[in-house]
Amino acid sequence: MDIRKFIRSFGYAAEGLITAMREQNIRFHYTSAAVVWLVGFFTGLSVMEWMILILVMALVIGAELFNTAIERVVDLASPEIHPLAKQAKDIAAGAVLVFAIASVIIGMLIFLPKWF
Ligand SMILES: Nc1ncnc2c1ncn2[C@@H]1O[C@H](COP(=O)(O)OP(=O)(O)OP(=O)(O)O)[C@@H](O)[C@H]1O
Repeated sequence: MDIRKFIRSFGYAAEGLITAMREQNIRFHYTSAAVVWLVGFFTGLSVMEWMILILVMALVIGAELFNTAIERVVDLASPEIHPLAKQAKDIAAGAVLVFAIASVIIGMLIFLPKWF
């Protein structure tokens, strides 16, 4: 196994995360995740609840990163307006929405009984 190549690919992945930070939606998800961490810290959560929250946040951010990657590829492949380009972008955005809605519901199920 080529360790240097392996470490280099981590660098490329980090570069991707930094590049994606230019997207307003990604910044929104990063900020939301930070807020949830803070609220979770002050609310007091069990290990299982933390595990669920971390998984949910990673899924939403991961989905948004895939969405951003798909947007880039579509822009590259179809800089002109095309119905398939629209479908690809809107479906990818829809996938993020599904994860985001699920994450809000899971967050409410975890936090609301502790607050009220
Ligand atoms: N090449 C294209 N052909 C057809 N529709 C497109 C194309 N690019 C974007 N759209 C559509 O235009 C609408 C608005 O897109 P939006 O403002 O989010 O821009 P974007 O290119 O998708 O994203 P971003 O601004 O983050 O690059 C969406 O429904 C999107 O699918």
